Amino acid sequence: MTLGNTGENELMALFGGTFDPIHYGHLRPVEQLACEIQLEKVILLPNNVPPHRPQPEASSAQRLKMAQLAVEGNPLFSVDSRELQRDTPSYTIETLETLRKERGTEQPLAFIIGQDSLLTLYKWYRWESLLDVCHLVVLARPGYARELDTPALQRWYDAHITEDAGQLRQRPQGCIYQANTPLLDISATEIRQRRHEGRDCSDLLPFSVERYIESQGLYREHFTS
Ligand SMILES: Nc1ncnc2c1ncn2[C@@H]1O[C@H](COP(=O)(O)OP(=O)(O)OP(=O)(O)O)[C@@H](O)[C@H]1O
Ligand SMILES: O=C(O)c1ccc[n+]([C@@H]2O[C@H](COP(=O)([O-])O)[C@@H](O)[C@H]2O)c1
Repeated sequence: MTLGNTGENELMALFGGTFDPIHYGHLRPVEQLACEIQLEKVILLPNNVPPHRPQPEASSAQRLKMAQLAVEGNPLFSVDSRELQRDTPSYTIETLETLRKERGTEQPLAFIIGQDSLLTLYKWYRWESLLDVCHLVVLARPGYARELDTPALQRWYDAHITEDAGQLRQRPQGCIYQANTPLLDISATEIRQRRHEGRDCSDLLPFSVERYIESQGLYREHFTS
């Protein structure tokens, strides 16, 4: 599917992830963020070949489907499958540069990440160019410090951080905003692990996603003898 329509100076927010699987730790903080900074649309961007991590258990098509099921009937979200069309690592800067070209120089763009992603951002491909094409909005995540322990990242962060959410609309790119969203201690790792142990995880993700996982036999129980 393709991007929804956003008005010319409307803030376009994208939330990239491996989503193996998508869960409430993704959805709930972003819903709260939408209230906090008045977002009308958030575009989920499942990656194809996630950089810097073990490859997912579910296929790209299955992760896309789970993202679609998770937000079905929820007008806040749409899903963009553009990264699934490339077999090379899904580098965010490349995706955002393409979007910037499509949307022109004036459209405010924001890429949403969790605090854990911020802490390792200095490892991303051409990370220092990210703010040339978008804002970064950071969701708090339990277990991940607010302090950045890499001097280059800290300097870059200090030069771009704003507490004024209005900046995300007044400028097309270039700001970092730390959201005041609730902490949800949920990870896809925990869901996969619970499933491997034959444990219930219905409290961690939408029923439609859980049902799909069952129907596809994903994250199967690991039997030990
Ligand atoms: N509970 C959470 N709270 C805030 N941000 C989150 C949470 N879970 C994931 N994110 C953020 O969502 C984005 C996509 O995350 P991802 O799909 O890798 O999920 P994950 O739960 O971190 O997966 P895994 O456990 O497999 O590493 C990342 O930027 C990550 O920081
Ligand atoms: O561009 C990079 O080098 C890069 C490195 C790590 C992660 N990302 C992107 O960040 C988002 C969250 O990644 P992950 O691994 O936590 O699911 C997702 O859209 C990834 O494609 C991007």
